[in-house]
Amino acid sequence: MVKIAIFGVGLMGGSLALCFKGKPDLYVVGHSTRESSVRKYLERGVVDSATTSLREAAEDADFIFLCGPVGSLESTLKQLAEVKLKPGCIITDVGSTKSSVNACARSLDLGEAIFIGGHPMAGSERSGVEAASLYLYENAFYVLTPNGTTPPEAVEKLKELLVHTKANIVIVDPDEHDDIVGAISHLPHMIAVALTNQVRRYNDNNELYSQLAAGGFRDITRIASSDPSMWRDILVDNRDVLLRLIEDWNEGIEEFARMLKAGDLEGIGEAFRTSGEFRNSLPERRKGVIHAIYECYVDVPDTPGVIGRIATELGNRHINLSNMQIIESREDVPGILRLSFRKQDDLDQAVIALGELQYSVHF
Ligand SMILES: NC(=O)c1ccc[n+]([C@@H]2O[C@H](COP(=O)([O-])OP(=O)(O)OC[C@H]3O[C@@H](n4cnc5c(N)ncnc54)[C@H](O)[C@@H]3O)[C@@H](O)[C@H]2O)c1
Ligand SMILES: O=C(O)C(=O)C[C@]1(C(=O)O)C=C[C@@H](O)C=C1
Repeated sequence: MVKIAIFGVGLMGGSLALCFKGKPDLYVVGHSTRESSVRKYLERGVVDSATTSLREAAEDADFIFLCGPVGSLESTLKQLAEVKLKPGCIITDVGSTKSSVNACARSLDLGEAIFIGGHPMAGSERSGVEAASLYLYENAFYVLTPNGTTPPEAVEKLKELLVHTKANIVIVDPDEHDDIVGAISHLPHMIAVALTNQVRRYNDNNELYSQLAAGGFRDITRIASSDPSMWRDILVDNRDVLLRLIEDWNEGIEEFARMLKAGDLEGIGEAFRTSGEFRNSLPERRKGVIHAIYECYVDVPDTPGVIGRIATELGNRHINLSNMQIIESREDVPGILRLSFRKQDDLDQAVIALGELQYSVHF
């Protein structure tokens, strides 16, 4: 039996646990320092067993996944260095930054255990085991950051286990990872939060701001609802990269200000053209390299029960809907419903069904 210990069974750890649990020869143990969390993991059935004892979870584990906040990783690694781990045990993490955790692991004597940094490029603004999903990692990129001293067979062993996540594994240098992920994930989170707070301040004096906020504002600010303590840790850990990126961001915004002052229609148009070209070249139906979501938009009349009817019709046809969201600008006008699916096939079938039901569908 291969024993997998998961430290911190939240959104990421719980989703990993769901991918491994019940698979032949795999046994999943969850760890939390809190008794109440251990009970929750067991009640929700995401792990085979759970414990508050770090030693009990770790000592005969073949794989250890550190799935706590970035700020907890070094301390957990140090505690693991005090335990006699199984020879060949692979310790990995899912933290959103990679340089500091790699440096910490290299500075510790982990015996015959091997550390390989990891970062699945999938997630959401939700957190906790309640948000965990068997499908979170499907089709997502999953970064591993071994270094020159990591035995290649250990990387292969971890990759073999991660097959259960259905993610695409990519090997990236830790510093390069932090530069790239700083730009495509950490900076966007800061921008979303700053923008949301800017509008929140205007809204304090005039609630029309939030009432009129439609698709554009909602799309760009979804991640402003992310977990504050998780993001504090990430941003502070990647501080140097982010300070550089903020300088570049300020330059981009300054350039807009310059073009507006000069009435530079061509320059503004060119900025939208180049951004549109790049945005449209991102892998089809994926949010960046984040997670595979297949989506369509449906015009819905403002009549009672219409949303329930659409959900029921799709359910009757065994089409699996993963999410539905109403995007409306005013209460009294027809709205738009965003339907999300995990599989292309479900989306295709939904489009056919909605067409038959005379709904207008857009992408
Ligand atoms: N949420 C995302 O979109 C996302 C995506 C990729 C990677 N990550 C990374 O994954 C990790 C976990 O994020 P999540 O979204 O699953 O968060 P989460 O809040 O859902 O889960 C975190 C888990 O860690 C435990 N925990 C909290 N404080 C701890 C501590 N001091 N020591 C040990 N465990 C502790 C919590 O009890 C919980 O089980 C973070 O390092 C984050 O940077 C998150
Ligand atoms: O989709 C989201 O909500 C996320 O925030 C996921 C996201 C990101 O894309 O920024 C967040 C943090 C990660 O480390 C990786 C992925």
